[in-house]
Amino acid sequence: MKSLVLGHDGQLATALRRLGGDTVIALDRGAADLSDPEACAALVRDTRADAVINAAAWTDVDGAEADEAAARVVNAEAPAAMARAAAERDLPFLQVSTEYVFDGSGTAPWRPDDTPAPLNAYGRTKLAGEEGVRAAGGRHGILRTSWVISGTGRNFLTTMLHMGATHAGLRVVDDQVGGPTPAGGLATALLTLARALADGHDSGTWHYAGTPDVSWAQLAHAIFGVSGQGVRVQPIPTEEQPRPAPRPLNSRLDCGTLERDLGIARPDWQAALPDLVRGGDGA
Ligand SMILES: NC(=O)C1=CN([C@@H]2O[C@H](COP(=O)(O)OP(=O)(O)OC[C@H]3O[C@@H](n4cnc5c(N)ncnc54)[C@H](OP(=O)(O)O)[C@@H]3O)[C@@H](O)[C@H]2O)C=CC1
Ligand SMILES: Cc1cn([C@H]2C[C@H](O)[C@@H](COP(=O)(O)OP(=O)(O)O[C@H]3O[C@@H](C)C(=O)[C@@H](O)[C@H]3O)O2)c(=O)[nH]c1=O
Repeated sequence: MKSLVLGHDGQLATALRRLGGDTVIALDRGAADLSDPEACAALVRDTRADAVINAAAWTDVDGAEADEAAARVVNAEAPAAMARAAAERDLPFLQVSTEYVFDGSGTAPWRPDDTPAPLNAYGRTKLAGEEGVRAAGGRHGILRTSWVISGTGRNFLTTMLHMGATHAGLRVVDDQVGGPTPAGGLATALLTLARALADGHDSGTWHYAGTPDVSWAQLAHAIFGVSGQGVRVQPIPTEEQPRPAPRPLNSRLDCGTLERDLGIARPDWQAALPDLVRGGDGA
């Protein structure tokens, strides 16, 4: 089975290419620019692949605050147009979404049927993307994930390793809690979900995140434990790290339905950490 993947060099697309090998046809921004939804839909209409996985997105959370309209084209209008094209061809369409669609209240892990209420522009555009994919009416899977990390690309883990090279200590927020998710595990889950949808599994929305849930400060501490950089992590509250976009405090995802429906368990990010720190994708 072949999958058309939107995205090429992001964390997830890179892992999909590595794990999928020649079953994955990955398109970079030059080949498929999500700022042009109709051009992307035409590529889906013409594909010879058996499923479409959208691994590209506007992921600059603070940048989306400054230009929500442009982020909305990429994160909402393009996935909706591609999902409509996939529906015309009866191809499964997989969209990756985020726990930032929730408002982060309470401490209970968010379930797929909980009511979204995004706090920031990125979350609003990603939620609109989910709604557009569902409204397209074709076979689809929406997989919400959180805190994606990989040994390459731009993410919290590579940022910590980079900053750790020049800082003896770092101040890191300790009151936002979530499940760090190795990109390789996410790619494996998506390929499994694509196969299941192609084989007739019902459409749906599922959650997939690494275990155990921790704060960003705890994650940073674990990274430096493995890297051996000896960086001191000072835990701080969110208000001491002001950013343009508000972040949810509770990013925990309840991933039970994915395990029950498809046998896909949460990945253990601590076990994956040595591979991630060495530059791998954790799968
Ligand atoms: N990163 C995270 O922590 C989380 C990510 N997600 C979701 O997971 C998915 C994968 O994200 P991830 O791999 O981590 O993200 P990355 O930031 O690593 O990669 C994003 C990719 O999207 C591409 N892209 C951005 N804008 C466009 C555009 N206009 N046209 C074509 N391609 C574009 C980028 O291309 P280029 O290389 O050219 O810049 C980049 O390759 C996304 O849907 C994201 O919303 C969900 C939860 C957490
Ligand atoms: C670099 C740094 C970050 N932080 C904090 C800021 C923030 O609250 C947290 C993580 O920083 P980031 O910039 O990686 O966070 P952010 O870009 O908000 O990460 C999010 O990305 C999008 C795409 C998602 O979908 C989410 O699941 C989530 O992973 O760590 C510190 O406290 N100290 C530091 O030195």
